[in-house]
Formats: sequence, structure tokens, C-alpha cells
Amino acid sequence: MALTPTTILTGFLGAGKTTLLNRILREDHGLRIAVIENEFGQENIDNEILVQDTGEQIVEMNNGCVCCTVRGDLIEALTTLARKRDAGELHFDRVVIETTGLANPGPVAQTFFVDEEVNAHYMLDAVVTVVDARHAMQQLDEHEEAQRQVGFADTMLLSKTDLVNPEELDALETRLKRINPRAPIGRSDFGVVPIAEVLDIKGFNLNDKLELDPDFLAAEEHAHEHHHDHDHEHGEHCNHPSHQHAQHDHHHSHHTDDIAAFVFKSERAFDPERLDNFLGSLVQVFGPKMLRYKGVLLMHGTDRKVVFQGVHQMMGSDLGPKWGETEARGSKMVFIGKNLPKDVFIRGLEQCLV
Ligand SMILES: Nc1nc2c(ncn2[C@@H]2O[C@H](COP(=O)(O)OP(=O)(O)OP(=O)(O)O)[C@@H](O)[C@H]2O)c(=O)[nH]1
Repeated sequence: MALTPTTILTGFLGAGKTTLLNRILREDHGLRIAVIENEFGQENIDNEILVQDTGEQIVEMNNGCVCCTVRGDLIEALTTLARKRDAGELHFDRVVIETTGLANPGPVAQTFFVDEEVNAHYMLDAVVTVVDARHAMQQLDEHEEAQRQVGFADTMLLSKTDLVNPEELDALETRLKRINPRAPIGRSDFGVVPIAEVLDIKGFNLNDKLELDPDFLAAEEHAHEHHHDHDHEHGEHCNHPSHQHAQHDHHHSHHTDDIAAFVFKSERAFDPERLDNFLGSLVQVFGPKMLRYKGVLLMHGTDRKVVFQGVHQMMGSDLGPKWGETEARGSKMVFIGKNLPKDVFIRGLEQCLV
């Protein structure tokens, strides 16, 4: 049986996830979506104390969608749904999981790679992050989980844009792109968003589309040129309060988020063995800090594109289509992570070129 595409819907407390899901559960879109409202993870303890009934509750909606509220383990919820479907008790062809506002989407995403039964029934389509336009600046300043949720996103949806002016919106979009230049930014206006921007995004598929904002690439190159003058700006994060202040001034009011992205580009081909070894050791050392990475590579010895991507230690690669006759050949990679030593990555990758 075909694997069921699954979307992880994340976003900070009050961002507007439920508002969006309620629309999905009620609108007449003709899709049969099973929504998993998650109350697992750290809330388990509360549930054991507060809630006697630990079973799940499954409700079928008028439009054919299924709403499943779980107070247990995500793996259990997914396997229960799959079994009920196999037994003909439930019908759905897609799953959306709403995570709690404080959740780190990393472990939820990893469930799809590590658990065999989940793996046998589901494929992760994308991580969709709802960002509260009114409160995100402060949330990103104060909560690493908010940064993580942005860092993991395959696509972002801005809610509450009605509550901010265009300048504030611009500043927020710039910051979001700095943290995650890979994910397109859409809108969720009280949950109104084209369903195609939420489902079937294929953000976790290996494909050869690596969309990056050209402005971000230009800014990155600029930053690279001036690297020697402002070494500290791009280097490790310093926790000394006065230093942080100084950093802030340097940055012309750019925020120094712990979670940030950088890009590697080259027109020279990679040596497959050297690259494999280097990436292998990178994820050994920095895996826990590497939220998301993805690239289209020019590899020595093949006339096809090599596409790779990963989450933390889990990395995969695939042969893509052939390079076009007139297409400019080259590699492009983006790494999103927490305090990653950009210099180590860039210098190491350069050493893997033939
Ligand atoms: N002004 C405005 N308010 C919104 C918008 N979207 C959602 N809200 C409001 O924001 C509040 C929180 O929305 P929810 O959908 O409950 O947010 P959530 O992300 O599910 O919240 P948690 O589950 O607590 O993390 C509600 O009062 C919504 O009506 C929007 O686009 N504009």
C-alpha cells in the first residue's frame, strides 16, 4: 500500500495552529485528512496526574476528515490509525500532526525514520511552521524552541499579519529568512490558507529543487567577503552580556539568533569519497546541532545531479536527473543549525572538491 503523506504542523504557543486545523477539518476540500492533536511528550506526566482516561478519541467530521486526540505516544496514535484503516474502520489518505506550542519538531520528525511500523505506513511530507507575526520577534528572542520550529520548517505560514504594519512584517520576514532561507513564507489569515500550501509540499522528499532566496545568497556572499574584518560576528556565540550588546551594535540591528543558516556554493565538483567521509564525521560531531540540511551537488564521475538532505544524524542522498546541456553546473548546500561553526564546514567542504 502507498505510504500516507504526513505533515507536522508546528508553531509557538498561540501562533494559530488550531485555528488553521479547524478550517482544514471543516472546509469542503474533498480530501480525507486524519488530524492528530497531540498532547504527548512532556505533557505525559501531567496527563497521568490529571487525566484518568489515557485512550485516544477519534471523531469523524462531516467533510470526511478524521480528528484524533491522543493522550499517549505519537507512535501509538499513528499505528492505531493505520490499523483501523487497514481494518476498514476508518478512511483517510493524509495525516496532519499538530504539535504542542513548546515542542521541538525534531524528535517528531525523526519518528518517521526510526520506528519500523510508522515507517511502513507513513512518509513525512513536510514540517509546516505557523509564525505569529505579532509576537514572533519576542518569542524568537526569548525561546530557543521558537527558533527551532523556524529552523526545521519546510514552509512557514505567517498568522496575525492583520496586527502588524508592513515595516514590522518586513523585519520579521528578513529575520525568518536569515534563520531558514530554504522555506517559503506564506500567510495564514485566521487560518485561511490555500490547502496546497499546507499539504503535499514534499519538503522531505529528495528532489533537485533547492529554492533559495537570491537576496539571501547575495547577503551571504557579502558577509563572506568581509569575514576577516568582523570575525566575531559570524563566529561562536558569546554569552558575556556586554559583548552581546556590542555584537548587536555591529549587526546594524540584525538579531543574533543561535539558530541560523549558511550556504556553501562551488562550481567545482566534489570528490565522492572525500565528501562522504567529511559529511559522515560532520554529523558525528555536530549532528545534534544540525537541524536541517539539504543540497544539490556536482559530483565527480557522474553526469547526474546528486541530491542530499538530512535531519540531525540522519542523512540520505540520491541520484537526480542529468545536468542540462546548457545548465550552469555547480553545488549548492544549505545548513540550518544551532551555533554551527560555519568556517569548519566551509573549509572542510572546500577540501572535498577535486
Ligand atoms: N488577529 C488574528 N488572530 C488570530 C489569527 N489566527 C489566529 N488568531 C487568534 O490567535 C489565538 C490563538 O490561536 P490558536 O489557533 O488557538 O493558536 P495555537 O497555535 O493552536 O495555540 P496553542 O495550541 O496554545 O499553541 C486565537 O484567539 C485565534 O483567534 C490571525 O490571523 N489574526
